[in-house]
Amino acid sequence: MSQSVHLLTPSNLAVPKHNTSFLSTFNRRLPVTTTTSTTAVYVFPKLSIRAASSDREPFVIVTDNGTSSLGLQPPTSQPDHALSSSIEVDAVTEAELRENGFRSTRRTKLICTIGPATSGFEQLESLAVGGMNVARINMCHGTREWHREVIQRVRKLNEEKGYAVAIMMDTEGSEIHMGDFGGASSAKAEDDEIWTFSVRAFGSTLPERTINVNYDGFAEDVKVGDELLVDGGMVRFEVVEKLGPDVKCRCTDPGLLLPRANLTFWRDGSLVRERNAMLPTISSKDWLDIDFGIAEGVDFIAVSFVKSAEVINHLKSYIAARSRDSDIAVIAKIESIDSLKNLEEIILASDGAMVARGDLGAQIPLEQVPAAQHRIVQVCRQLNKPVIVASQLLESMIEYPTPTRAEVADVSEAVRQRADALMLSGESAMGQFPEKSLAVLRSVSLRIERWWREEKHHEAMELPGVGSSFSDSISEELCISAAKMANNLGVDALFVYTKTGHMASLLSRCRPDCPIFAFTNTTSVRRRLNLQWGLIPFRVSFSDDMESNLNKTFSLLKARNLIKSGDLVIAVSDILQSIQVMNVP
Ligand SMILES: Nc1ncnc2c1ncn2[C@@H]1O[C@H](COP(=O)(O)OP(=O)(O)O)[C@@H](O)[C@H]1O
Ligand SMILES: C=C(OP(=O)(O)O)C(=O)O
Ligand SMILES: [K+]
Ligand SMILES: [Mg+2]
Repeated sequence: MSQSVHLLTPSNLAVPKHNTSFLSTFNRRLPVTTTTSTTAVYVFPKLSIRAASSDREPFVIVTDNGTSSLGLQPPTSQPDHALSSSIEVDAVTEAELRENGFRSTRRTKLICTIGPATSGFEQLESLAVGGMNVARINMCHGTREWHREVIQRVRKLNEEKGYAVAIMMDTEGSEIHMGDFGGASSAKAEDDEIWTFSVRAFGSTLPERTINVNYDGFAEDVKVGDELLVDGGMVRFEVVEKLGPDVKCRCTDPGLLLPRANLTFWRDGSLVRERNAMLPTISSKDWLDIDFGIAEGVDFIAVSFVKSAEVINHLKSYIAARSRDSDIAVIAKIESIDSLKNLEEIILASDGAMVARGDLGAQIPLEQVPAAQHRIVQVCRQLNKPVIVASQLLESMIEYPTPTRAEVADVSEAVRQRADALMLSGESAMGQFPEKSLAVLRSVSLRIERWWREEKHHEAMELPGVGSSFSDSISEELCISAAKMANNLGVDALFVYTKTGHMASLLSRCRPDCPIFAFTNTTSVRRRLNLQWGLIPFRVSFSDDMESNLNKTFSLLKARNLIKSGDLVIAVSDILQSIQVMNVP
């Protein structure tokens, strides 16, 4: 019934199949719920499902996917290691898996920025139902208290309603930006008006037509005649006079000024980067926000305006020293000229990257942004790091209930490039149609993914070795082969059993035609895998006996109608470095 390839290397030869201390400890400590010759499924209060089979070893499976009517939490009286036979399921993906068959599940992951339009519990729940995989909080706006409440609501949603939404904290960074407007939510700058940009502290009441600038060196760095761009050109000014801390500017392109909008200044057609280029990537306020993120246990920290790999390495060692599990992934935002210059080393150092097109488009000519996006997406895939395409994907939906055709084409292009994730910013943070925006991302992703899959438009990408050891190379070759076999044989799903998530990401990197069921044994790894293309993450405590793992996974998934007898599956594992091909019994 099952055909398999096992690669026997010194490392796996050293682990006897049925006699590891891991397995025996596991056997001794984990109680198995009542067993008969068939899989038994019990529904517990608090929406919990437990399943047990007749096989010898106990088995734990906890998934990220499912319906809210079924199984979430293990009974609270059970110690953590006794999760042995429970199955946790996230409402949305299970519904998607059942409705469309799991071959058609969405491969592209979706991120929503949470702002005033979406911070309530019910609004967050609507986004979770709509397919939000990651909630992003932007520390540029709002107070820590405000963000803490959002984090707590997301956590409550996950715990009580069975979602598995991960949290990404985005740092403010220390580029130049405007301050708030002392209460007003925006201000209109008209043609030819003279506005004052000042580094003075005004308190809460700003004089009329005055803008606070956060960077002390601003008045010294600009010159009369410089062009001042708000948000990459949404509003434009020309510097006409300097008066100590005040810079008088004439509005040349009128428009709406939004609080904390980014400012760049240009001289003779080039971006001016004077002393502000020396500003730290992570400001003292950012460090406090990072401490906050670590304390709140966020899953990802996205670092704004990264210039080099050094700052990423620095942050990663800080996190490792500060947080017990050191399981916060660091995402490098590529949004400056320096980050493009040092792209490969930055991505190598990071756990993922974001194509932050908003600021990137204010630093390089707009027509260069698509090529930069293409390159960043490619480099990330080559180096096996998840990549997010962000900003203005559905900008018009901040105000209108339907996207422009051009926006749909832009989303399609990111999906076609097979980016891991797409991100909403203003559309979900302060727009009028957050749920509709998410629905557009979801339906466009599904449609384009299916179209390219069915028409076999995807070209294979040459994937270089990324690991440093021989064992890493074996894992990479196994995943490349398994994905190729999966495509050639037209299998229904790839299964991967992985402790660190690495093997799952290696499979995701191959962008196979079928979905990837990723079984891992820690919650934090499971949440992280939420960001990666094509992965359906499950939490599971598995043994190193693949035969037994598979049998029990099949039983549990069949009991939930997630797979059925006859489905063709290829299973890969980083325990035995093996590939197995089999039909679900
Ligand atoms: N926590 C928040 N509180 C208030 N407004 C927010 C918050 N987060 C986002 N916003 C609003 O949503 C807009 C878009 O969000 P985002 O793209 O993350 O920020 P930015 O525009 O500063 O790059 C922001 O300009 C701001 O008006
Ligand atoms: C995502 C971005 O960063 P932020 O929204 O924090 O400016 C961007 O600039 O595109
Ligand atoms: K930010
Ligand atoms: Mg930015």
